[in-house]
Amino acid sequence: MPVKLDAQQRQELLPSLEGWQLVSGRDALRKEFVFKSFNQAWGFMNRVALVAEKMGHHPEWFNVYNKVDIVLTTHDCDGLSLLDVELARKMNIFAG
Ligand SMILES: C[C@H](O)[C@H](O)[C@H]1CNC2=NC(N)=NC(=O)C2=N1
Repeated sequence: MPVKLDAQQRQELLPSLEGWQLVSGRDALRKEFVFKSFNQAWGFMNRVALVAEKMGHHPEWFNVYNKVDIVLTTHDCDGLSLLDVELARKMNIFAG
């Protein structure tokens, strides 16, 4: 079972996640990725889907054309866990 990030982990880990912001009123992270085309956005979503399934950890996301709006949180602990940090890092790498 995943564990919620403690204060020290939040201080150390969250600032290193480029472009990810805390959501107000919810223990979650959000980032909007903007690509050059729908094809690029879809390719990114495909890659993310494969690792998310492997991790057993899935994003909340919304796609319109070249944009993918993503919220990460861990439903099993009702807040942010290391799984969200790991998935956010992978997404940043995939997006280039
Ligand atoms: C059994 C299964 O692994 C769990 O329900 C997983 C699935 N994907 C998940 N994704 C997210 N974001 N949070 C979870 O707590 C979660 N739990």
